[in-house]
Amino acid sequence: MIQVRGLTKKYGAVSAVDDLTFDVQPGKVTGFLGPNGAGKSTTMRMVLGLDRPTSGKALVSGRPFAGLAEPLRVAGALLDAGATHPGRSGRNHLRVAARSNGIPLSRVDAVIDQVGLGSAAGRRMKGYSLGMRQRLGIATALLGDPEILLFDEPMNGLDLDGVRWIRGLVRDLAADGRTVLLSSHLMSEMEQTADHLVIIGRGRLIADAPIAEVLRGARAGGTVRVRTPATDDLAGALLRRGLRVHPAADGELLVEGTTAETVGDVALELGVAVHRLAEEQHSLEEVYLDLTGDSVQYKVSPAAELTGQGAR
Ligand SMILES: Nc1ncnc2c1ncn2[C@@H]1O[C@H](COP(=O)(O)OP(=O)(O)OP(=O)(O)O)[C@@H](O)[C@H]1O
Repeated sequence: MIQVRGLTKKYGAVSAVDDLTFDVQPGKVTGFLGPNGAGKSTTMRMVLGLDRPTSGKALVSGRPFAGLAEPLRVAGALLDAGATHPGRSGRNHLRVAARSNGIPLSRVDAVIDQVGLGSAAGRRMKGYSLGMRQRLGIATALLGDPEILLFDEPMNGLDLDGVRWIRGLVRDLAADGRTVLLSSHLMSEMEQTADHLVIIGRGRLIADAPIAEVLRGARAGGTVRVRTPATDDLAGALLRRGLRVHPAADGELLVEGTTAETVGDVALELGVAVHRLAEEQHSLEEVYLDLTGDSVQYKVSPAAELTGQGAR
């Protein structure tokens, strides 16, 4: 388990991380989301003892990471896949990491197999593709067979096969009972991979809940689609309730800011038949944009967006 308590990091006047408190539970994939500059990497670095908090604390398995005797056996991380010794082979890189952390060398070939690095393990890292570097970074994180894993944007730049492989790997690690914290800007991937979400914006906590709850919370004030032979009558009754109603192109009605129960009750009171009644599913992308809209730091101005001049 990872415990973050009142964690704060200031760089001069900038609060990169601002009084964050949350737990990352074992046996689940916890997605760590937030706009660019929200403080995700800084939080992960503090959890791993690479940055010192201005105040508050982060504990891994109940202890500060910096105080652990054999840290790689407790927590493994992929933060930045850039190779440090490009002239070294992947296998040698793993051997050095194993030796300096008291990990048996037999683990080196085990993790090379686990990440599918294969014969590339004997080649110099400077010839590695981005996908190979990511696999090697993940192999390093897995080397000490740790209970806790932190992956910062592991899917960045990977092709579809690589993305699917990472999805399977993190799901398996969580199914094994490990604690997995995963940051990614790929919302559709996160929707398929995470069990729980921690969402931050400008260093502060926005949401900490199971993914189903985050999506359901958004749906409570969502849009309902209804098909009835008495379109005008039902639309009139819903409007009289103060609800916003729009006709959909297929002749159905879209009712905003309500639930299927309310629309069904109005139809029942009116005595009209309902042939279809469904709450529109919101994607994680929509919910995320809604939740973080106020904390985006680098926004395209509306004028720039219209003319296609905005920075991406
Ligand atoms: N070493 C540093 N010195 C000064 N400011 C920093 C430093 N590291 C991070 N920051 C600032 O702290 C804030 C949080 O940055 P961080 O990299 O943690 O965000 P992030 O959520 O990981 O962003 P991204 O999604 O873009 O990777 C940003 O405003 C960033 O400019």
